[in-house]
Amino acid sequence: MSSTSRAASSAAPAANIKHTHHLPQRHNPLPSPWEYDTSNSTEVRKYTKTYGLTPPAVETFEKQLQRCLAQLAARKTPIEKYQYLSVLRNTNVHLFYRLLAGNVKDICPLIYTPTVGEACQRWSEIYTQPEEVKEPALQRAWWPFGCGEVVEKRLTFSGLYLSFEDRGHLHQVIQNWPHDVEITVVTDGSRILGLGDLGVNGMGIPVGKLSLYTACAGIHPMRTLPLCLDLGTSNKEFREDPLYLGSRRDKVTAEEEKEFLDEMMAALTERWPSIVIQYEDFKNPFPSLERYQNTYAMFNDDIQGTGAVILGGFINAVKQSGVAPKDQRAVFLGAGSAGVGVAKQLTEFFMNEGLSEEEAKKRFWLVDSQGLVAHDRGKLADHKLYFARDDNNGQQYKSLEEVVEYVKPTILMGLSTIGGAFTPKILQRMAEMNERPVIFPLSNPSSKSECTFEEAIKHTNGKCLFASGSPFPSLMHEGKELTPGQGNNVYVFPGIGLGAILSKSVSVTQGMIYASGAALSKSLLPEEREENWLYPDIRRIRDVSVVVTKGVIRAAQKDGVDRELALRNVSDEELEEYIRRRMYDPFTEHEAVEEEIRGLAGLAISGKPKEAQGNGVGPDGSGQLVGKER
Ligand SMILES: NC(=O)c1ccc[n+]([C@@H]2O[C@H](COP(=O)([O-])OP(=O)(O)OC[C@H]3O[C@@H](n4cnc5c(N)ncnc54)[C@H](O)[C@@H]3O)[C@@H](O)[C@H]2O)c1
Ligand SMILES: O=C(O)C[C@H](O)C(=O)O
Ligand SMILES: [Mg+2]
Repeated sequence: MSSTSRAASSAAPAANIKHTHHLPQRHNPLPSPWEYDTSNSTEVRKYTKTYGLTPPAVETFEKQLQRCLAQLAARKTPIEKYQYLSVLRNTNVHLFYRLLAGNVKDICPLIYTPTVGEACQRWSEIYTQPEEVKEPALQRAWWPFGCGEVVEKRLTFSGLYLSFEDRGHLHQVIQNWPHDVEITVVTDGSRILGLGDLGVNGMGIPVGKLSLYTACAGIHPMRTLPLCLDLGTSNKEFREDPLYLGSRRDKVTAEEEKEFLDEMMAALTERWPSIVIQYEDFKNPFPSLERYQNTYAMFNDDIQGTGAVILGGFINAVKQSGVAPKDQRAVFLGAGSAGVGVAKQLTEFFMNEGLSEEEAKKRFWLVDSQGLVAHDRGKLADHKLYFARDDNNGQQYKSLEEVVEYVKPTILMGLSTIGGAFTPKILQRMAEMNERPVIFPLSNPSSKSECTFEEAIKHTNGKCLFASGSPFPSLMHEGKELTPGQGNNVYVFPGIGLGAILSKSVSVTQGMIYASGAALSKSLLPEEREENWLYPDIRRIRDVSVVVTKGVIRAAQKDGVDRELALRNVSDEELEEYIRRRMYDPFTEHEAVEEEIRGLAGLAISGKPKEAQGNGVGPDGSGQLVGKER
């Protein structure tokens, strides 16, 4: 059945709902291990029989965060900090997200790119065990969940593994996951960042991305499923590593992978019919995107999320460069899933700006490991055909330098996994040829970035409009502080996922993807625009995600794939308010649980310390992040 007919079959006359409190409310999932939290009141500790199991002091959130920050600072290397944060997330999830809320700029690089790259490379070495809540929680019978049901399974795991050997039984393995799921991020580990095939060590990526779903878009942590497929690995070193935790077979064939994914998609949606499925870091993701995108609520982050996030920054860069779309000339180093995804998205933008499809696509010159992608070069992979040039007059351009001389680009994008590929000479040429060259070295992690922010500024004499995939620090140039943009899909995938969940979309359409990038481009504050920023401050990511989510929901409605029909008739302001109210908030969530227990215990309501709430999410649950500085 097509996605449109699935949507239509659930259609009913849309209610004209004026008040957001009439809208469907979240079925609050089980709060995870808050019960050993040092901010719990003495009465609640006594009632839940955890009294004496934590130190006597009843702490404010602020005190807890002080300790966490000190412990984090005491860890010397990024990987030690990553490990500390993993343990914290798995033992006190609300505290972890409270910490992240007020420190997103500093902590993101530790749980996501670049540190997650090293964590994946060393996953077999640093792995400890499935993280679990302490045993007594399993026996307690007081916990009412949903309609009075007692929850027995209280374990939290880092993620679910599905192995090739499990084919034919994926449904049963999936049944082992102890929670209801709204969204999953799935990888086969075959292209982890720019680090190659890391097999099951790639689990760090779904874990990291889903942490950001929670931190940035407020999807409840217990409703997320990190999923890693063990389909073998082409990484010989790993296969021979005695500590490697996956199967030692070579990567399965494309046909075997297709059959496996067919079974997995069916099994996931059978258990959780509304699940949103994000594909991540597959070596060759094009066939599965084409195969599933109209049938399931799925998208590929590396093709589509990257396309959208670069669209968002690019719209702002084009305005600042002063060069009309028809005169833009974009050279892309890298013609893989990300390169082609971004070029396709920008083509759509150029078409919206008045160019024909043919004119728009001719603005791009893609370069891969063999040189300029041209029809007369020899056989090309299917995904490269669309952008292959036919105007190179038989000449083959092998190096990036040659292509730059030939094309005289206004834009240089890097999605090649080749660290340092934008050499000083190339950067200097870009500055000689352009008033404001657009330089986007987007490969991750930092070691694979085609150039650093410092190099780009130095060799273009501060003229470039810059965004990188991994974060770089600000720097001083001619007495002015310059802040690099981070063109990373973290600005959009949380909003794409939340938008699909809240609208109950049957599929994730191209319109929804485009809308996420377009909404992102509009999310900058006037002060950020004045500073010529291309992306908003990452510390405002929750606000940005609300804007992106709203754009995605509206696009789902326009495309007729939404099933939450009540949302069609609310105003934009009401929709924003609704999105915020549906977002998990680690401050109020914790308090709501305590209030519920107090209610059960017949205790007077409240008494929780509130003063620390300004550290992160607003006391009104607005999701407003409070940063120390802009
Ligand atoms: N910033 C972001 O949000 C973001 C999103 C997705 C991917 N990425 C990064 O982009 C990079 C590429 O990802 P992908 O999914 O497209 O990978 P991919 O493996 O599909 O593509 C890599 C491309 O680079 C080309 N390449 C390899 N060596 C080259 C060389 N020496 N010269 C020129 N081209 C060369 C390959 O031919 C291929 O076309 C990764 O580092 C990834 O981390 C960044
Ligand atoms: O993971 C990231 O930081 C972005 C992107 O999905 C990538 O594969 O590099
Ligand atoms: Mg990725």
